[in-house]
Amino acid sequence: MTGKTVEISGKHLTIMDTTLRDGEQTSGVSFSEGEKLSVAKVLLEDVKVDRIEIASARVSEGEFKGTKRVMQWAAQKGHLEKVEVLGFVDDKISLQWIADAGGKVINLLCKGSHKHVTEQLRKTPEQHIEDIKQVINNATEMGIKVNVYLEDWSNGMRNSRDYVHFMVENLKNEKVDRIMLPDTLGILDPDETYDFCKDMIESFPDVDFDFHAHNDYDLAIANVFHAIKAGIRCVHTTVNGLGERAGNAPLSSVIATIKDHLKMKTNVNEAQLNKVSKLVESFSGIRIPTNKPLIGEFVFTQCSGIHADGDSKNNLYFNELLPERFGRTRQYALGKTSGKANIKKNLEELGIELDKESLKKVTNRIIELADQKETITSDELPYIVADVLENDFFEQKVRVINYSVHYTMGLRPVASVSIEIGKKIYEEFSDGDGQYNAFVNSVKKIYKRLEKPFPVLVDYLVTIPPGGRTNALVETVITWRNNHEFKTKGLHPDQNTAAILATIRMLNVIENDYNTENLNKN
Ligand SMILES: CC(=O)SCCNC(=O)CCNC(=O)[C@H](O)C(C)(C)COP(=O)(O)OP(=O)(O)OC[C@H]1O[C@@H](n2cnc3c(N)ncnc32)[C@H](O)[C@@H]1OP(=O)(O)O
Repeated sequence: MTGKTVEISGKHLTIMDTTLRDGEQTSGVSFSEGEKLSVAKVLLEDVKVDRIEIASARVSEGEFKGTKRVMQWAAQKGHLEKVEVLGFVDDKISLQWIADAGGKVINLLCKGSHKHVTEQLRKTPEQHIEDIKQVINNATEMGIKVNVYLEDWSNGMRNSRDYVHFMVENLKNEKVDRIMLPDTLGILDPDETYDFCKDMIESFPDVDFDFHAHNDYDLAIANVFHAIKAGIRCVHTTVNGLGERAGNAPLSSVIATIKDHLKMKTNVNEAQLNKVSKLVESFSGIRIPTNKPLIGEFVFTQCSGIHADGDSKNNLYFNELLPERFGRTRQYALGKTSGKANIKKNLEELGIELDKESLKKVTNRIIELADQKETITSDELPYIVADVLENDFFEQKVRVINYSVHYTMGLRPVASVSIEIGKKIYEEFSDGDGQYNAFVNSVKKIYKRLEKPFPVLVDYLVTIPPGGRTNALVETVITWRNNHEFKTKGLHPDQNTAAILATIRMLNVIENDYNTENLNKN
C-alpha cells in the first residue's frame, strides 16, 4: 500500500483553515459580516492557524461586505497575506472583486480532471491553461498572489493522470505560490491518497502542494494522515468539520492526530480549539455531535463507574488525550452505569462529602431516575442528595406562587408571575417574543429590582421520547452562564412548563449557590 514512509517526526506542518469558505458551503450555513470577522480573529490570533480562506468571490453583496471587513482588520494587524479568497477563471472579474474588498491572495479554482474541463467548461486543456495564465498575469499586475486549486484532482488522478500532470507541468513555472490538491468529492481512501500525493511530490519536487480532504466516507482524517506521510506539508481544515456535503477534515482532530501520532509540529495553540469550536457551533447553528472527538460535549466524560474508580487509583485510564490540553476538563456522568465512584467524583467537585450509607442511597436514586430515561445534570445533584436524605440543606429558596402565560394570535405573548424568594413574595408582568420569553422577562424584572444578576441563557434543548405521542413528557435542558456554565432540567408534558421548571431550578441553584457547608455538616 503506502510504500516507504518518509521520516517526518519533528517536522513542521502548516494549516490552511477554510471554515469561512468551504465551511460556509454546509447546507443552511451563512455567516454574517460580524461573525466572519470574529471567527477570522480567533483563528489567526488565538488558534494561530497559518492561513485562512474566508469567501468565494462574486457570491453576493453580503459576502463582499464581510470579506472587506475581515480584510480591513487583517491589514491593520499585518495578516493580509494570510487571508485568501477563492476566485474563478474569469479574466478579471474575480480578481477585481477581491481587489475591491482589499484582498491580496486569490485561490484560483481551476479544473483538476479532464472530465471537468471538457464537460463543464467545454474547453480543451490547452484553452483552459491559456485562460488560467491570463488570470495569473492579471493578478500579478494587480499585486495579488495566486494559489491554484485543481478541482476534482482526486478523480483526475484516477481517470486522467496525464491531464493532471499536463496542468502542473504548465503551472509550475508560472507565478503560482501553491498548488492545492482537493479530493473534491471525498472519493479517496488512505492508500490512494498516499499514492496520488506521492506521485505529485516525486514528479514535481519544487512545487508546494496543499491537500484538501472531504469526509464523504468518514475518511477525511485518515486521508490527511496519509497525505502527510506521503510528504504533503500543508493541509486544509474546517472548524467542527463543516463543509460541503459530509464536510472537511475537522481542525481539532487534525491537530491532535498530527501531534500525537505523527509527532509533527504546527503553530496551532490546541488550548484554543474548544473556544473556536463553540464559536462556530453558535454562529453556524450546526450542533456538534456529543461524541465528536475532542470537541463533543461528552468525549471527556467517563460514564462507567469502573473507569471513574480507575481514575482515582493512579490514573489507570490515562491516555495522551488529556482534556486540559484542549481547554476542557474530565467529567463523570450521572446515570445507571455511574456506580459510586462517578457519583463520588461529582460530589467532590461540589464540595459535598457523604458517609457510605448516604452515598449508597444517592447512587440508588440516580440509577432509578436513569432507568426512567431522565437526564441527570451534575448541577441537580445537590437536590437529589437533599431529597434522598430528606434534609432541608438544599431548600427551595425560590418558589413559584402563581404564574400565567398567554398567547393570542396577532398579539405579543404576555406573562404575569408571582414568586417567593427568601420568604418574600414578588410580582411582575412582561411581554416577550414567546410565552417562555415573557415568563423569563417577568422574572428578570424582579431580579433587576432586587439588583441581583440573572444568568445568560446559553443553550436550550428540548427532547421528547420517540414515537410521536402528543401527551409524552417533554424534557428541557437549559444551559446557563453566570460565573460558570451550568445546566438545569425541567420535565413536564407541556413544553413551556418544562422550561419554567428548569428556570426555577436554576434560580434555586444560584440562590443556594451550592450551599454545601450545610450538607457537609450532615
Ligand atoms: C473547491 C470548491 O468547493 S468549488 C466551489 C466554488 N464555490 C462556489 O461555487 C460558490 C460560489 N459560486 C457562486 O456564487 C456562483 O456559482 C457564481 C457567482 C460563481 C457563478 O454563478 P452563475 O453565473 O449563476 O453560474 P452557476 O452558479 O450556474 O455556475 C456555472 C458556471 O460556472 C462555470 N464554471 C465552473 N467552474 C468554473 C471555474 N473554475 N472558473 C470559471 N467558471 C467556472 C461553468 O462552466 C458554468 O458556466 P456556463 O453557465 O457558462 O456554462
